[in-house]
Parts: sequence; structure tokens; C-alpha cells
Amino acid sequence: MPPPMTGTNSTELPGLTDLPPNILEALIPGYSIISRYASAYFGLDISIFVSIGIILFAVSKGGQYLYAQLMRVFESLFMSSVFIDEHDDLFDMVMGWLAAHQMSSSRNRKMRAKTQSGAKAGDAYDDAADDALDENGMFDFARWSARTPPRFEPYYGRQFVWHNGNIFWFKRSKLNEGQRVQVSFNNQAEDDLIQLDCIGRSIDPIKDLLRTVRVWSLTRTGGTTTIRHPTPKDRARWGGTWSKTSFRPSRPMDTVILDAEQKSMIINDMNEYLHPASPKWYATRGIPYRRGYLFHGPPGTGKTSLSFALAGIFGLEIYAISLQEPTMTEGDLMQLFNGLPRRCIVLLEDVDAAGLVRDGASDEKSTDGKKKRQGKDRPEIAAGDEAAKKDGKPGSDEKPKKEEEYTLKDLAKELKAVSATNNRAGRGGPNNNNNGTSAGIGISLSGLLNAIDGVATHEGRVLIMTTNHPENLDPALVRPGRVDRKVEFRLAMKEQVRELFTRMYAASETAPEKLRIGGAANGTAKKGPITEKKKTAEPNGQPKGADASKDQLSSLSRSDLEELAAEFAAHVPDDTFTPAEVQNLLMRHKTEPRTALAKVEEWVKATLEEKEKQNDVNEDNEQEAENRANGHAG
Ligand SMILES: Nc1ncnc2c1ncn2[C@@H]1O[C@H](COP(=O)(O)OP(=O)(O)OP(=O)(O)O)[C@@H](O)[C@H]1O
Repeated sequence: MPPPMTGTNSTELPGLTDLPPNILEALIPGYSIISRYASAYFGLDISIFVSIGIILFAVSKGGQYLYAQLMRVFESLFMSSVFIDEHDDLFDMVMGWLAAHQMSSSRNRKMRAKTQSGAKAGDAYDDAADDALDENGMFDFARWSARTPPRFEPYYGRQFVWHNGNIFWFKRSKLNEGQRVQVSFNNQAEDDLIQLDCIGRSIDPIKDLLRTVRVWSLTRTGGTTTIRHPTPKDRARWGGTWSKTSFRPSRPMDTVILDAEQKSMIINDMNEYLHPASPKWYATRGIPYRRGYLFHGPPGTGKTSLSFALAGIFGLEIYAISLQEPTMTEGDLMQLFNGLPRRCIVLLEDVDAAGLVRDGASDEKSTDGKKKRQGKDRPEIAAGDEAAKKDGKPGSDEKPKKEEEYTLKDLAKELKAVSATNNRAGRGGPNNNNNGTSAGIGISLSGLLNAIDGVATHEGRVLIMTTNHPENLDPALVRPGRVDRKVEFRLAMKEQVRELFTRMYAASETAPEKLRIGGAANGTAKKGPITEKKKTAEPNGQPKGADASKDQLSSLSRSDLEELAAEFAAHVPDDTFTPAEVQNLLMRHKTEPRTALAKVEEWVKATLEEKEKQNDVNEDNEQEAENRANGHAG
């Protein structure tokens, strides 16, 4: 039999906690039954507990609301804020700075741990190098990366930091759906926001803090070059935005072996251009403040290397665009150029292989604006051609043709260039699968010129275009104003070979000692668990070949090295091999200059034979392309 209803307790406990049961029933479904059972079996009136609970809840909520309101009023009256979006470079800088400061103070008990990857992990990897080799002296990446500590950064929520006697509140939160710039990719990309607050009615202290953070961050990344690429289409909501893709150690200029005159010409020219007084000089003369260079020459002669070395000495970031990217449209390209910072290097590699359409074919498909450009191009082509003729530059004897003048012969010529491009020795990379006809379908010549000339927003940039076939470039693309200086990269001469040799072995004290299998066992490696294991693995302590190669370097004086270099260079014919090819031979004998010298003659012979074979294949391909074109014509 159910217990009888006890009614209210109003007579027993009147007051604040005495809420009418019908209200309690409305708030807690089934309240009356629970209360009846509690009263019948335990003699307990739970309404008092429930009422107290509800009152405490209401008070706390009210308090919270009041606090939030007061804080809002306080913030609006007495605090200043700066917001930083995750897509801004400052976001990472602030995160890094906060992590470094909070970690050191060990005040923070909530951090987010992130596995370090790519170049960011480099420093940490160095510390783990001792444990990177297995018992046989073989490099083990899994072991190496397992030693890499994660990166810690502040978690969501509000924290405070002290800096220069000021207190700053830092709040990391997620952006609302409506505020997002990017769509999430594999759930990895999150759109976060940092809010930095300080007390006072001015954001000056925050500006100061951000200045400190920038300086801190730049000194930390000093000696590295940042490379950015267009954000992949599947990551960006719209095309034409830049992503920071990698860092690499700045390449010292003296590691690029190039004719000294050309090198100093380009450095001086760029230095003059980048001088803070230059923009005004250009402006007063009505000249657009832009500078363009064309680096041309066979693959593997140092065009990319020089671009990176220049970025290193001038502290510029590299913005690399591949015109062969099939999904890139002219609109994206324009957007990318418009999104450049005040000073940077824009690297357009292999502009010849981009399959830029020279005549109206693509422009018919283009928008009105581009058609206009096509009409405007003609005098420029002629002017550029004239200039090129005067310079005696390659390609100068090629007159621009009208659309109707294009014959199948021209098609054959273009196919030839394409097949030459595809057969370039030593080329690698994903774009190699693109043949020239399908490459760069999104970008026409006029589209590229539009982007390069663009609006004033990307003034200050340095444009470097590289090509293996300058003769295939349209004169409009390389006319003065778009290309101000040309640097020719040639196959290596004896002097260059000598320098490459000297550079390789003079720096040998920093060569990766342990890369030689068993190198640690001869006692030269740092002490560590692996060294011990290796000793057991090689009971007689005589790993194969290690001592022999070490001796070649330890007994090498500077004059010996120069002698060896001269002898080595004497065996390498001038103007035949690229610096990359010579470097490849030297790298096979990283610590053995004498072995490299002993092998050079054999290498020259074998490489020449290989080149001969490659040339035959290229010629066959060209012939085939020409036959095909003639067949069509017939
Ligand atoms: N002049 C040079 N001085 C020093 N190293 C060089 C030089 N030329 C090439 N190398 C070496 O050869 C490799 C390839 O060089 P790099 O990528 O700069 O050539 P590239 O001319 O840009 O080739 P591509 O036209 O294929 O892009 C690099 O490792 C570089 O160190």
C-alpha cells in the first residue's frame, strides 16, 4: 500500500526553503512520488534539501551573471583588448612566447601538448641524435622521433602573464562558425582566436608586448628562411591565400658557387632596391616599386639555391608559386600577388614549362579584362623584342607572331620544347607527371602578366623567375620592368669544380660522423647507450671502412685539400657537368676526398656515356613529335 500523502511542511518549516510542492513537481518530474516514499520509509522530508539546492543554484547562477556583467562593464571601461586570428603569423608567435614563459614559470597547470613535426622539430631532434642509431649503427627514424618532446602551448581559457610590470590576460577561444575563414581539414585545422587584454584605456602596453613577442620570435627563428606556398584548394574556402609551408636553415651565400661578378651584381642590385629610401625614389619618378630577375640555365646549376641564399641574406620570406598547378586559376594568381607582404621574394620556378599560351587561344576563353591585356601586349612584345635584340639575348631573333601566323610547325616547336622539358636530366617531383600541354591550363600569358603588373598592393616585392629554356619565353614576360636583370647559370667550369670540392671537404668537421656505419665504434662518437651497444656488436672494434675514411680527413691540411681540389678539377671537363652532378659524386664520398679523386675519371666517363644515351632518347622524342606534327599537317 502506498504511503499516504504527507502534504506540505509549511507548518513545520516555514520560510525561505519552503517551496510549494507543485513548483518542485514542475521542476523535478516525479518529485511527489520520491518525496512520499522518502517520508514514509525514512521519515525524511526531502523538500528542504531540494529547496536549499535550488536556492544555492539560483544564487550561484545569479552571482555568475552578475560577475560577468560587472566584468563586462569593467572591461569596457578600464580594459583594452587586441584580438589575433589563428591564420595570422602573430598567433604562432604569441603561442610560442606564452608557452616558453609559462613553461618556465611552471605556474600553468593546463597546457596543450602537440607532436612536433617538420622543420619545427629540428632543434629537438638534435638533442635526440645520440639515440638515433640502432645497435648496428643504422639510423632509425622511429627511435629518433620518439625522443622528440612534444611542444606545449596554452590551452583554451583565460590565463594571465606578467610582462614589464604589467599584467596581461590572455584568452584562447574557438572562433564562432560564422567567423571562420577556413574549413576544417581532417579535423586538424581549428580556427582559434587569441584575445589579449590589459588594464588601462590604451592598447599601447599590448602593442609593446607584441613587439617583444615578434623580436623574441624572430631571434629564435633567426637563420632560417620561411617558404610559403598557395593554400591547397581543399583547405581554403577560396583560392589565392598563402600558407606557411616550411622553414629551412638559411643558405649561406658562399655555398652557392657562381661567377663572382654575377653574384655581387645581383646582391648589390637587390640591396639597393630594398634600401628604405628606395620606395620614395621610385615614387618621385613614377616608376612602380618592383624588381624582377630571371635566372636561366640548365637544371641543377644553382638557380633555386641562389634564390634561397638571397632570401637568407636579406631576411626575406619566399613565396613560391608553381604555374603548373592545374587547379590554379588566373583569379587565384591575382589574389596571391595581391596578398603579398611589403617585402618578399616571389619565386616562379620553371616559367617556361608552365605551358603559358602565347596567342589568342586562351585569351578567347578569358574575361574581358584579359582580352584588353592581349591587345595591349603586342607593342610590349615588340618593345621587349627590340630590347632583347639589342642585348643580344637568346630568343631575341624570334619575332612575335600574330595568331593566324601560327602554323603546325610552331606546334611542333612547342612540342619539342615540352619533350625537352620532360626529359631534363635529374628532374624530380610531382609536377614531372604533367606534360607541358596539360600543365598550367588555368593560367595564360596575359593572366600571368596581369598578376605580375597587378595593383600597387604588392609593391616592394622581388620577383625571381627561373627557367631552363629562356628562348621559349615570350618577350613580353621578360621585358624590362618585369625582368630587370638576368643571371645566366652555366655548366660547371674547372674553377667552380675546384670550389665545390674545397667546400665539401673543408667543412668536413661538421659532416655527419655517425652516418658511416660503425663510425661510433672507433671511439669518435659521443658517448651514449648506442655507442655501448655498437661496441658489443663489433667485438674486435674494427668496423669496416670507418678508419680508412676518417684518416683521409684527419690527415688533410689546407694546402693538401687545395692540391687535391686542383687535381680533381683537372679531370672534369669544362662546361660539361652541372654543379649538382659534381656535388652528387662528392656526396658519395663525404669524408673521402682521396677516394673521390681516385674515382673521378671513371665517373666522368660513365656520366658522359649516360648523357649521350639521354641525348639520343631526347632526339628521338623530338623527332617523333615533329613527325607527328608534320603528319597532322599532311
Ligand atoms: N652553383 C652552385 N653552387 C653550389 N651548389 C649548387 C650549384 N648549382 C647546383 N648546386 C647544388 O645542386 C642542387 C640543385 O641545385 P638547384 O636546385 O639550385 O638547381 P636549379 O638550377 O635551381 O635546378 P632546376 O632548374 O632544376 O630548379 C643543390 O643541392 C645545390 O646545392
